[in-house]
Amino acid sequence: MSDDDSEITGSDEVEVDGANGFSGNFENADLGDEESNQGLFDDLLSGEPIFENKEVLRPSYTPHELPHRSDQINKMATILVAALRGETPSNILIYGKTGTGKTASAKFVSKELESTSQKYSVPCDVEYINCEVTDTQYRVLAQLANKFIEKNEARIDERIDELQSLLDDLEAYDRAIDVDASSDDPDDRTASDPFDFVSEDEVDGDAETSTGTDTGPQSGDSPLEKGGSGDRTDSSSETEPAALENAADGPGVSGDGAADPTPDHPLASTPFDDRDEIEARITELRDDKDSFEEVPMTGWPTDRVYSVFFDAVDYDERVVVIMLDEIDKLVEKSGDDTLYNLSRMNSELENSRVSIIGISNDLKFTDFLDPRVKSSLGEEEIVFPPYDANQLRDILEHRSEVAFKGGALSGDVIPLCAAFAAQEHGDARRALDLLRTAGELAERSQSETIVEEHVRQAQDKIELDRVVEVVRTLPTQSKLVLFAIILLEKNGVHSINTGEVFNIYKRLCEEIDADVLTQRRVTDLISELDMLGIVNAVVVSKGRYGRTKEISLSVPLEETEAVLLSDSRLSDIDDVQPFVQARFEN
Ligand SMILES: Nc1ncnc2c1ncn2[C@@H]1O[C@H](COP(=O)(O)OP(=O)(O)OP(=O)(O)O)[C@@H](O)[C@H]1O
Repeated sequence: MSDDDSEITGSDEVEVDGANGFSGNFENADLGDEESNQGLFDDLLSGEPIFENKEVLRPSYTPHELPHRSDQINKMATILVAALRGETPSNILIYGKTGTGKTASAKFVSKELESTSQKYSVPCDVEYINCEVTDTQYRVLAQLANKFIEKNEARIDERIDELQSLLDDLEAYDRAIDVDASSDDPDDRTASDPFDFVSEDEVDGDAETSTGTDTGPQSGDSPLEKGGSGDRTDSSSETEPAALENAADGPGVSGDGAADPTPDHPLASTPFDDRDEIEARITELRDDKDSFEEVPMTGWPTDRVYSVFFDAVDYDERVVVIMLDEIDKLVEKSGDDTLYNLSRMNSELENSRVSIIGISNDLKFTDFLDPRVKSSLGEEEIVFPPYDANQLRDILEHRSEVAFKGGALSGDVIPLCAAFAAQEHGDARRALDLLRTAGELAERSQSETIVEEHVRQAQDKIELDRVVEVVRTLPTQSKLVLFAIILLEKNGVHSINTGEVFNIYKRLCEEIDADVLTQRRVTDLISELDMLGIVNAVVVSKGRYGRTKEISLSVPLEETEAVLLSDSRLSDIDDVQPFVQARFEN
């Protein structure tokens, strides 16, 4: 126990029995509720938590700082600044292996871009799409169309609000004139008169100055605001409002009664001449809003979706940046039509301009693109290299300052996490996962600090989770092949060959009524399992009997079997023992 702790527990004012204030508080809290609470969570709660803020270690957290990515971030900013000048930025392709900070950096830059565009009132919108989820042309266009319709509707609402308040200003202004015109007799003024504060002399004086000594009113001030301020009693004020200057004969209205807005008139710096024009514009905006039609997630012809998207983007003058994350998945699933359509849009848009940022793990995906799309999309390329162990250490140190309580990390934890993740192609996501999982394991074992052993356990756990996930998502045929290999291993068969796997596989298929693939196809599936790291298949020479594959399991048997049996189709296979006999029945 530290000196600090003994000070707390030793205090007369804190009546706690536990080793520290916390456990004491929990015990006290129990007393009042003993019957209904059996203390299931109390032990867990009483451990000193290791984390200060675990959320900052999760992938969903967007860091404010991205160490070792300033070159890439600056390059992106240099290209995208064109959008803030109202020009079309070049399209950008971002490459790099998984976990190298591509998405985090691109999102960081786009956030900055949008906030700067607001600061300088330059219309610029950034839209992010994850093509792993949204992986067809229809869905990409529909999602973009609906997002822009939403943005257009919000802007229309904003404009209608502005126009409504302009109408209000106009009404107030007109009312002020009426009141003023009818108050030639100063005794007629009422307490609510907006010009109540103006003395008789002032009005007279203003009437005199209205003949041409305009002292330069401040634009944007409405007559009512001035009336309400109550502090403008100095008749010699240099900034006397035009409304007052003209008060004697009716501001904004010349001698012959025609509209003659002074700079202070609410419509002075607007494109509108009168109330009718504003109302017509409001009606027009409402009609536009009613005409927008949200795109359903299926069912329309793609060209209709494209045209709704096109119109939605072109509704306003603006630069639009479309960020397509995992763009290779889109091309893999549905070809390059989407990219072709997006990259030729600029030649047809009248009001807006579109620029594309594509993000990919796969350096080769552009080989599958139409040459025109390839050259348009790859106008600028930015590469995100893998992090080395030192860089990962920096990244982890930055995050751990916020994530953990002081003293929760022993000195070798961050270097070890960084070293493990650096072995795996310099993946910052993996490094952060390791650190978080190590923290969780330490917390679960009620340890006060995270030590090297927790990192090693975390590494095993993450690896097992990965295997479980890969096996769970295998197609049924691959699961059957894998199950056959597991059954053979379980029954002590070593040096399993393809023929043995095929025989068991065939029986399993019959048992669950699945199609039986050819042996050649099953050999391909074994190679795929090998590439996924689930089995190890080595080709061995059998002398004059030719060559054969020797297959063994590379993942923990029991866990993998459990995952396979959690598939409802495979769980129908109840008695696995007889299948192994099939090995001997060729
Ligand atoms: N330089 C960095 N500083 C801090 N955190 C980082 C840095 N680079 C990456 N990260 C973090 O690592 C995780 C993975 O980053 P990100 O999603 O940007 O990778 P990615 O390159 O887009 O990977 P993928 O291709 O798999 O989507 C995120 O939690 C991110 O916050």
